[in-house]
Amino acid sequence: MTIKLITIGKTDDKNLKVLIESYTKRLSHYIRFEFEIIPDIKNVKHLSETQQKDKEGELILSKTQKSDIVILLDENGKQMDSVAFSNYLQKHLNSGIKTLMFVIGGPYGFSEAVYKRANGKLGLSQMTFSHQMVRLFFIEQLYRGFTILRNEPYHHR
Ligand SMILES: C[S@@+](CC[C@H](N)C(=O)[O-])C[C@H]1O[C@@H](n2cnc3c(N)ncnc32)[C@H](O)[C@@H]1O
Repeated sequence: MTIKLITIGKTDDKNLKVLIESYTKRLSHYIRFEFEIIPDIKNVKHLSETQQKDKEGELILSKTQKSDIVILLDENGKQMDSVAFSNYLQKHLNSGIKTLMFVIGGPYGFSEAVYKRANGKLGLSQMTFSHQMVRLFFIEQLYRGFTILRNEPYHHR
């Protein structure tokens, strides 16, 4: 199985970038992991929030294949602790699917079309994080999840 993480917009913050790269590297020892950044939409000043979400949504949907399981990172999504998340990953590994895709929305979240396509929603907290920070938090949780599955001493229960 491949895990893909799709996000919108580059991170300019060097410290954040370094941490994301570090966890991406660690994670890739456990699973094929692809992290894709969709470039920011140009001339957003002329767009309403809904128009921006729709345009971002089209780009997100263009990255999906019919067979992908698409899970949106969303503050209203289902929340679970890290052990439950590791079991969730194992369930998908066992299911024989080719690609498990997670998506982080843009600054205003997701378009209706993206919600419609999604197979599920996952919440990290009821608090709202910036779309930049969520990348790091989520990649760390993926890494943590695999160390739990391997019984490695990263996660302390
Ligand atoms: C700034 S937030 C957008 C907030 C917007 N109010 C919304 O309706 O989604 C940008 C993206 O970060 C992600 N995000 C932010 N907080 C999150 C949380 N607590 N759990 C999961 N994802 C989160 C989501 O993918 C969201 O689309």
